Amino acid sequence: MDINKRAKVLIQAMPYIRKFSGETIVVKYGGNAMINDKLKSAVMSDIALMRLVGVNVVLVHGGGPEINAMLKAVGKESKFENGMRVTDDETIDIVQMVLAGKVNKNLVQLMEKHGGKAIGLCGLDGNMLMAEKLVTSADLGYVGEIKEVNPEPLQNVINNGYIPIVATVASGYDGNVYNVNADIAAAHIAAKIGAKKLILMTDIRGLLRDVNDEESLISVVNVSEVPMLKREGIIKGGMIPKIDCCVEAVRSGVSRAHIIDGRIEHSILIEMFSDEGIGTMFY
Ligand SMILES: Nc1ncnc2c1ncn2[C@@H]1O[C@H](COP(=O)(O)OP(=O)(O)O)[C@@H](O)[C@H]1O
Ligand SMILES: CC(=O)N[C@@H](CCC(=O)OP(=O)(O)O)C(=O)O
Repeated sequence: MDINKRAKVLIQAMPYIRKFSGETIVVKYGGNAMINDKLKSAVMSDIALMRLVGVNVVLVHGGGPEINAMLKAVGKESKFENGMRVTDDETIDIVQMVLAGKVNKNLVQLMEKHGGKAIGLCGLDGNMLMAEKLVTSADLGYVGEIKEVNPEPLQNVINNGYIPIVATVASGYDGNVYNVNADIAAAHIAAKIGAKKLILMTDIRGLLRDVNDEESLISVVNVSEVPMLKREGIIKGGMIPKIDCCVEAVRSGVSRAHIIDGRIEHSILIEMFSDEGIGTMFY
């Protein structure tokens, strides 16, 4: 890139830095977007940069594929109902070990490597995520429905200059540990802490009019259009909970929710600090 273009990129970022500095942004990093170490490093480095320019980031992570791999290693099959993992008592132990142990601590270490100061937490720490058993037509075992978010641990960590990295196992009022979908947890956290934006990073460009055509991206959605998009059959499968999370976050006061492509290096920076935007934005 020539020197003028480089300067333009920085100048273009200025109004966005001014707008978001001092604000809180919740980023959900999905397991399918953690496809390789180079990408993971790029995401951690982007978040470290955001913190440096004064944006308070809460990073909520998934890890579905890592849980599947560990279940397979111990000879257990992964089962899902409507996108939720059927979580029996052996599985909840593995979910806790993989999310709050392996994935969370690896991301913390990687963030530190990129100069960001990070503290790893899960929903059990300081009773941050309180849940009840999710009741659906199928019995999903230890899958929780979040009833309460206690933002104090996050605020303490942020106020002390750290980036909180959150694994989404929750504490049950009944004393059990519950498994919570990471998109849903991120939306609840964003609403509770008054985040300016919720960014869901996944492994597709965004909401597509035709799921098999990456060129059919819908860039902007007013949340009132969502019921119609569902009736038309455009929103389906794994997209349904993601879109519901975006709608819920926006309706709870988060100004913008975005679904962006975690396969593109530095997609968060493009979304946050350029005129271009990327993925699908809900308002
Ligand atoms: N209209 C649509 N546009 C984009 N993706 C869609 C659409 N309908 C269904 N999907 C599916 O939703 C998936 C994303 O959800 P999911 O796999 O649960 O993501 P993650 O693991 O990142 O949480 C896409 O990979 C795609 O297969
Ligand atoms: C209840 C439920 O399904 N929980 C998820 C939690 C992890 C997650 O959401 O990870 P991704 O974002 O990578 O899909 C699971 O067990 O896979």
